[in-house]
Amino acid sequence: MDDVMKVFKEFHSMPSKEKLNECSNGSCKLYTSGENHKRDAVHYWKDTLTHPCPPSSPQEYIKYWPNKPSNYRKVVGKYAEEVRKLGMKILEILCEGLGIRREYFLCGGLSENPSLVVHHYPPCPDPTLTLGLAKHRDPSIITILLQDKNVRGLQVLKDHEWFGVDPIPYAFVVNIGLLLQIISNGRLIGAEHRVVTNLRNARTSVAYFINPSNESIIEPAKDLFINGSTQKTMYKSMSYQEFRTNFFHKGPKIESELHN
Ligand SMILES: O=C(O)CCC(=O)C(=O)O
Ligand SMILES: [Fe+2]
Repeated sequence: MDDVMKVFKEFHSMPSKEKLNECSNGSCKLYTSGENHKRDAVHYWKDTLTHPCPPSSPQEYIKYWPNKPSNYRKVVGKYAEEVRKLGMKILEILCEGLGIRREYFLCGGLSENPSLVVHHYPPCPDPTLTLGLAKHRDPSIITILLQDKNVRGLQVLKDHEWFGVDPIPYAFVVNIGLLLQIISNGRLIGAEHRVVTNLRNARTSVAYFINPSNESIIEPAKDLFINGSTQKTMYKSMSYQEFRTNFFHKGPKIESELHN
């Protein structure tokens, strides 16, 4: 965990030109504020590096990842492998709790398209004027988040109040994503969260999003409705591609369109 955090901090401390150079192949993205910077009316105090890390063909993708710092691919490759194992274990346990097949997320491409999202929030001269990241639920199945050990920033909304999620060294924060909210038919609800900035310290966080392949169908799991259940399906069925395109254009506003 320390090694991967060090590599990402080193990456984000390189000059912008050099960082961009490492991300010039289309598979790897580097952006300021959000992915849709040009169109977004509000901008946030962060830079983000993101790239896919599909478990079935890592070698095919690793060659598109940054090659600087020189140990990036080795350290991040190992991290992605380990965090994937943890994520799949957590999903198995959640399935058991929901009463659906343990291997549900191994089917239909539901966990085939994970990505790493590495945020860098520089110190902000006036934290009252901007956020690092606005209120949202993650557009993933689950997210496994590694926080900077020494810098606060993440907050979660509970009963209309924001609470700090202070970092616990060597612990992850696990978020239920909107896709799991749909698949569980609303039995699991994603927590709304945001990131605030601070005056003094840069903060780095590493989110591993477990995401489906584009063709995967996202809908309440059929297993929930067997055995004479009278429960109604609360969410529409759609492809992940459709969900993603919608989320890209509308952000958290799409939540109201997900219901039946
Ligand atoms: O920086 C953080 O702690 C949170 C990042 C986050 O919420 C996200 O990437 O969706
Ligand atoms: Fe998030």
